[in-house]
Amino acid sequence: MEIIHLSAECYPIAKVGGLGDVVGALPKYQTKLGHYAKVVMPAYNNSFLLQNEFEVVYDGWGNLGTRHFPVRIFREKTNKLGFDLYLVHIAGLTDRDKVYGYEDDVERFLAYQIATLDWINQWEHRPDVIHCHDHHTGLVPFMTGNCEKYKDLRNIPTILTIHNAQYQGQFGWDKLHYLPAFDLWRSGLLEWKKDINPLASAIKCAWRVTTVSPSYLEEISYNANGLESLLASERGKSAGILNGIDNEVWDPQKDPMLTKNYAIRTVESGKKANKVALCDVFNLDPAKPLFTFIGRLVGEKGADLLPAIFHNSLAHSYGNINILVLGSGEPDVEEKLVELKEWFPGNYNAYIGYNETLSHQIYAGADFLLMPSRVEPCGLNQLYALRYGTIPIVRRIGGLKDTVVDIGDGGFGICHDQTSVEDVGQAIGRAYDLYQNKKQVKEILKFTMQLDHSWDKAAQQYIDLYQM
Ligand SMILES: Nc1ncnc2c1ncn2[C@@H]1O[C@H](COP(=O)(O)OP(=O)(O)O[C@H]2O[C@H](CO)[C@@H](O)[C@H](O)[C@H]2O)[C@@H](O)[C@H]1O
Repeated sequence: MEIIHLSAECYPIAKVGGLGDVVGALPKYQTKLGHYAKVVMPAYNNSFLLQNEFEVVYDGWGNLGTRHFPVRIFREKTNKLGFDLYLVHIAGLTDRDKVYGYEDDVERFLAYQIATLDWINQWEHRPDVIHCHDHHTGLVPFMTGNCEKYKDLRNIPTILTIHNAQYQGQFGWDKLHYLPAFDLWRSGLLEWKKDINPLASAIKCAWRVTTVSPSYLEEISYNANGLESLLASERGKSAGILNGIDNEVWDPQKDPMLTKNYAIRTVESGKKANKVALCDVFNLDPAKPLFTFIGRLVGEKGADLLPAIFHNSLAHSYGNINILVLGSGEPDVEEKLVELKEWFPGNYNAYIGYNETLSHQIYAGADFLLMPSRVEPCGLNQLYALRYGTIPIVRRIGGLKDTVVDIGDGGFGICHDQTSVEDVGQAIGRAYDLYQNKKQVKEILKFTMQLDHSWDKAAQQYIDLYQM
């Protein structure tokens, strides 16, 4: 099959969070299964375009209403990612330093979607499926199904994968004229709660909708930032497919970012070497258990509670634990996490910002990874932690519920029910007790490191879904 993945992120070209990881891996595994998977994404101002070999495959003009823009599409020539990569360059719109966060994000991502469809529209053949990821590509199913200009694309099946229903990309009707012409009586397909809502539109118009874990599919019927009733009514065409991880990128035996590589057999010495190096950089004591949090510092991840959770645990443990945070997000959370450094020097540290290398080093060097999420459609951090021999401490929600089993139930992680200071504090206490039992910890790590969360299975599940 020929599969076109459309996404705002794709690792290693541009990654803000888990979306990038998924779109950087799934097409590779689909290619390994014998399919022809392509990724078409915006061309940002980043080093990937400059440092790799590209050829121009399309030069044209696109429109956002009366505004014209030049479009140039580049193809990466060497297939170094294991799939075909296309970058859509729109001068003045896609070529920014960051992926998101600009006032004209609506225009930027709409121009990218229109330019991509204009290009596909003039191919001599049709792809077998267009797979859209999140709201930045959410108007594609509407446009292929309804815009006169794209009537030849009407029979191409479209799939929407919802990585996170919290973000929907809504904008006002004053921007309706940006879309290529369609019969106005169809505009209800764009609308949700009085706005044009790209995620809602994709849920209505895509041939199939997927979520990134089975539990999240259940949960969005009652918790989806306003889309609950729509998701419930479109349930018949929806499926929950659990994300995998790219075992080639996330492999403690080969990961070039680690201080020392290790396998299941050498997990104790390997993790110790990584922990010592990490503690050295962050002024922590490697003899004590190291707890960590890696991620976006936003409410859905429970990040607003982290300062209080850390303060309590550090104060109650009388200096017997270490905590290291890596993340960025809401400024007041960042500020409080930085302030804590003054309270607990030698036991606590935080790196505010995005640092891919450091994240790998922390998965390898930490003992426990905290994920007190309020919402977690799948979560990849816990899967990386399991593969690197770090015990996850997670709230029983979404994909966390589907992938982590509590030690009390014969499992390998620590689970708690609520995103609350008390629940997470208790979970840290349980982890501290577990840490004292070296034999049990070693058995757990040997078990988790051999768990198979690779993309092989899920890549095939998507293929099966495209063919249904
Ligand atoms: N400051 C930082 N420095 C370095 N690396 C950092 C970082 N902050 C985060 N990361 C990395 O970003 C990724 C985060 O992935 P997640 O799946 O946990 O979250 P996210 O909420 O972005 O994704 C959404 O999409 C994914 C994919 O479907 C779902 O798993 C998830 O539940 C959903 O919310 C991991 O690779 C993590 O290591």
